[in-house]
Amino acid sequence: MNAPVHSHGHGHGHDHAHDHGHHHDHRHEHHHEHLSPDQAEAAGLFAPTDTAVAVQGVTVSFGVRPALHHVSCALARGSLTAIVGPNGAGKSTLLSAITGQVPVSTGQVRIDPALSWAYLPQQAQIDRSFPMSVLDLVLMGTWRDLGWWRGCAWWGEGRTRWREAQQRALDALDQVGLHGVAGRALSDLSVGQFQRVLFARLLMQRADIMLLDEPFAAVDERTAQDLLAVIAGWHREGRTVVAVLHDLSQVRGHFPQTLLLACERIAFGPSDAVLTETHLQRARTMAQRWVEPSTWCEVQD
Ligand SMILES: Nc1ncnc2c1ncn2[C@@H]1O[C@H](COP(=O)(O)OP(=O)(O)OP(=O)(O)O)[C@@H](O)[C@H]1O
Repeated sequence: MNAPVHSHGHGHGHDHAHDHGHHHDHRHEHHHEHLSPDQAEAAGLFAPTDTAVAVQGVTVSFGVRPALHHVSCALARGSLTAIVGPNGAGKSTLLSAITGQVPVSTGQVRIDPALSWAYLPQQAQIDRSFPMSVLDLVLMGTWRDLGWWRGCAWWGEGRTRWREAQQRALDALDQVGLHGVAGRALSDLSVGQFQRVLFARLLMQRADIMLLDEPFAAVDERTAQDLLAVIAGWHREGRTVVAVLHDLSQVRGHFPQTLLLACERIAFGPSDAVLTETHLQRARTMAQRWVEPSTWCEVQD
């Protein structure tokens, strides 16, 4: 586990480290049951055709205490959503439930099967000692397009495709503001540079849904601003973007919609309506409760 990148839509998570290049079809059919239109309506979700990701009544537990408790939200196609909440609120767990990396104990998740997705894990989860160049890592984002041509890069059609992919990778690095680092080893990059490289790789994947776990943790302000611009570009292109964030000013400034979590869903909707002092205080109170040993989320099964 812990290869340099942990992503690619498709498959049910687990160890993506060994998955790169094995996905010819990026479409994703989740293992959870589909929602019928009636169920979706009953749950107050958007019409299924508008919904890229539907989370309905999802509970995930590690041991006794639920990390997520009966959380529902429908992310419309083309929406740009921040997930915020105190430490341990279940934000990463929600992304893991959406990508199928953790099993849900109640409820269901549905990703529109017509849409592909890509997932960016927290940088802390990624082992950068993997001996690989920046260009190699970015190129991994194209493996599904290259298909078996990548195995015959030195002649005919294979060579043409490989060269095109390399050019696209260099363009992607330019787009994230990195020049002249293609040949560098991953281990030589700063945290901010490495995050730019991971975004370049996401650009290569061209997925319909982008799931980003704390993309700006530990990166410098300049990098965060540049990568926020990349996210805004995805939004303009009509992709569905979900990002776990901690900086509420970034959320207010760049994310129209917010899900505030504290194990339960505290609030979901337009960011200004969600990020009120009342809601934030409620989230903090919930968080204080779960550090006490034998406490539970408020809503019991
Ligand atoms: N694989 C796991 N095994 C056991 N417990 C886990 C696991 N993953 C998460 N947890 C627990 O589930 C709860 C929610 O964790 P999660 O990482 O989803 O929170 P978060 O909101 O992303 O927090 P942070 O802001 O600190 O990253 C925490 O109590 C955490 O300890």
